[in-house]
Amino acid sequence: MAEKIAVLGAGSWGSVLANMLTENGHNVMLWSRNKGQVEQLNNEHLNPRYMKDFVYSAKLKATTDMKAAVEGANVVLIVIPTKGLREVAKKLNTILTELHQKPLIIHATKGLEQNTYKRPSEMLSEDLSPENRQAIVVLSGPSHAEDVAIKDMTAVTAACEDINSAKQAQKLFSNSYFRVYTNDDVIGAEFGAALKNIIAIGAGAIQGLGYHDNARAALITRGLAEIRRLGVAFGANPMTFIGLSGVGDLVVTATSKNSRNWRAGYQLGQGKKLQDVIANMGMVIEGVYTTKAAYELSRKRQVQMPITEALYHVLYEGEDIKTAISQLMDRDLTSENE
Ligand SMILES: NC(=O)C1=CN([C@@H]2O[C@H](COP(=O)(O)OP(=O)(O)OC[C@H]3O[C@@H](n4cnc5c(N)ncnc54)[C@H](O)[C@@H]3O)[C@@H](O)[C@H]2O)C=CC1
Ligand SMILES: O=C(CO)COP(=O)(O)O
Repeated sequence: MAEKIAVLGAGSWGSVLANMLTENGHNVMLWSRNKGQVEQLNNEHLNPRYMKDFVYSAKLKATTDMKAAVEGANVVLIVIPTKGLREVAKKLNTILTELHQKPLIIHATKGLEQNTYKRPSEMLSEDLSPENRQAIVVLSGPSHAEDVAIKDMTAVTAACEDINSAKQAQKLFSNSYFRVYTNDDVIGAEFGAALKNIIAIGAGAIQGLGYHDNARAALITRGLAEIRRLGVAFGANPMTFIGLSGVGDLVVTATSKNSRNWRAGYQLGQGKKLQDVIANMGMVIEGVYTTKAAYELSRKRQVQMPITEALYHVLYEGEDIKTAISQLMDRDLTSENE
């Protein structure tokens, strides 16, 4: 059944998901705060800053007016970086109150909030009143926008404690090249999504330094161990970390040149300065901020996250990457399952 869907956020992921939902037969309105971007999407069906050379469906409509995008929508998909999520959620809440609407909320944000360490669904449940929304579903998994745009085979997870809402999201997005599974473990899905970006920066950095396959495999595997450790400490199901939103997303992000986090790490490994890397990316590098949040959270909760800690020292205290790697390798020898 065709649904009316508002998509908030027209960066690489939001715009490609909006396009896919349009091609799935839904009536989609894409919201962006940027007037020039909206005009170019509506008139030329292009969004070159985020998706160079990709031509969007002529049926996809964009607007800078959030109220117009949301009016009549029974589903709102939020694809805003963690940093801007509360601002957008608060605005959405006011609009939903005015419109007396109660849509299903789906989000695809991957990060943890600075200082509070909250997951995106926790932020949304605080800023969107219960009378203005149905359940909150997390859409997560190995899914670079660039691959979805060219209709490459992709599988992701729709996670929600209310399994019927997860199934509703599953139906909206699934098609011949985009397969959606359901999961009821929101905590695991969101920790997997946020923390894999840290390991992806590390994987890029070791490749930028000239290390090879063994090093990358070691980093990914031990990275997964510490992602799982933190997630489980907060109540996640350990099985989620061997699923799409865990190892699946970790593998794609830590091995792909399409990943903004991997690319940032690679440039750091080649000796570029963090501020220059951020300034030149032009898109969000969530892992830079998640590294700080996860490092602080792991210390508070007394969970060992040696790779995250090493990257924190590199990104926030100016430690040399090679020194950080030596320190990681020189730690006391231990059991794999500790
Ligand atoms: N790019 C990808 O392939 C994927 C990205 N994600 C996640 O989706 C989220 C968004 O990522 P991208 O689309 O890649 O980011 P992006 O950097 O390409 O675009 C972000 C968009 O959000 C808008 N925005 C940021 N702050 C805002 C605010 N306060 N108010 C209004 N608009 C605001 C920007 O103007 C921009 O249009 C991130 O959490 C990312 O980790 C998840 C899966 C895949
Ligand atoms: O989450 C992603 C793919 O699943 C996108 O990762 P990047 O933000 O590193 O590009």
